[in-house]
Amino acid sequence: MSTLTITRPDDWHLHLRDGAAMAAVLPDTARRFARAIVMPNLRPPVTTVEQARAYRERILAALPAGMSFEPLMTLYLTDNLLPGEIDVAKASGFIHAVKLYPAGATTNSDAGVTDLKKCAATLARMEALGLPLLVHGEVTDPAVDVFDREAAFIARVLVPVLHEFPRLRLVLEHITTQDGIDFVLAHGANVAGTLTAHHLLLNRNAMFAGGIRPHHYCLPVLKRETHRQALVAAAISGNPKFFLGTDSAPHAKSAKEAACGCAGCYTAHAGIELYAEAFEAAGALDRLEGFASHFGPDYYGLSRNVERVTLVKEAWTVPAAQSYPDNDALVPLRAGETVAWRLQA
Ligand SMILES: NC(=O)N[C@@H](CC(=O)O)C(=O)O
Ligand SMILES: [Zn+2]
Ligand SMILES: [Zn+2]
Repeated sequence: MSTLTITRPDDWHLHLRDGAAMAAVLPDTARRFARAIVMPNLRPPVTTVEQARAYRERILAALPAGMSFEPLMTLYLTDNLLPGEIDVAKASGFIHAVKLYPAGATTNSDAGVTDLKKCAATLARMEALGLPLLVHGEVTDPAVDVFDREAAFIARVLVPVLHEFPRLRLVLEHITTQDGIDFVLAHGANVAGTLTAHHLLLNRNAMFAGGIRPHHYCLPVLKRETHRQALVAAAISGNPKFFLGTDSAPHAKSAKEAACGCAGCYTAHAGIELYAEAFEAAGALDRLEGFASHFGPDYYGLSRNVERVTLVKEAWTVPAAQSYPDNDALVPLRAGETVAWRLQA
């Protein structure tokens, strides 16, 4: 039986939600990852350092006894986030980035930015202090085809922003296209990108396999096979500009299996195992450790984890559903099917 031992990984893009939902999903992440960048798209969003401090404390309080996990907090960028809050955030020591959601682009993004020009003074402060901007990179213009929204956002927003703020630290989150990869490669070491396991493993056919598959619907939406191959090539390239961010995004089963279903795939239950599958399929298991455990902390200026974890090549069946609050359920990616690698206890 083959095994793979690597430095304990971190997740650089994670949705933990809040309250009972958070308590339901947090152990899946904490079992695998030492740290995670926690997304601020709660209702209401986490827009102040004080709100982030309270959210961080709720996460730590929800952690089961005996588990260690460090939540790395983020602030939600709005048109009204003042430059002074960036100074407070940087000084806090627990806020590691600011998240840009174009208003209306994705789940809980209503309070997001309507026009990035309104944030110029705040972005200037982030550039000066080296606090990264994490980006959901999709235009919301309904005239743009849903499959072209990442490329359009890069051209319309990101390239101009980096022209104005060339040293801004910027992470294009959950890259789904060759255009996204090219954008990261075309800029300096201040620009990086995260890749999800589901975008490495699935192309858009997975949303329509034998019928409509709401559990494969996320944003940015899955793209065609040529784009998936570009993401895999970047992930296994050994280029430290690309690192792991699951974008595990839990939604209740009833909210996914609906006439207007929510966007988001839940992957924390197999958060490192799914990446092992993708890297193995590409013949590059030896590149997993850099991607999952080294390049993220290096980018964020944090130390690499010391502890190690072992993955075993042994298939296991993902449960059909996990428990979720309000007598609902959570349907994880691969529900009822197998994952080829498992984490050694
Ligand atoms: N990825 C998703 O499809 N959904 C995320 C939001 C996001 O990361 O865009 C969520 O919060 O549910
Ligand atoms: Zn997003
Ligand atoms: Zn996300």
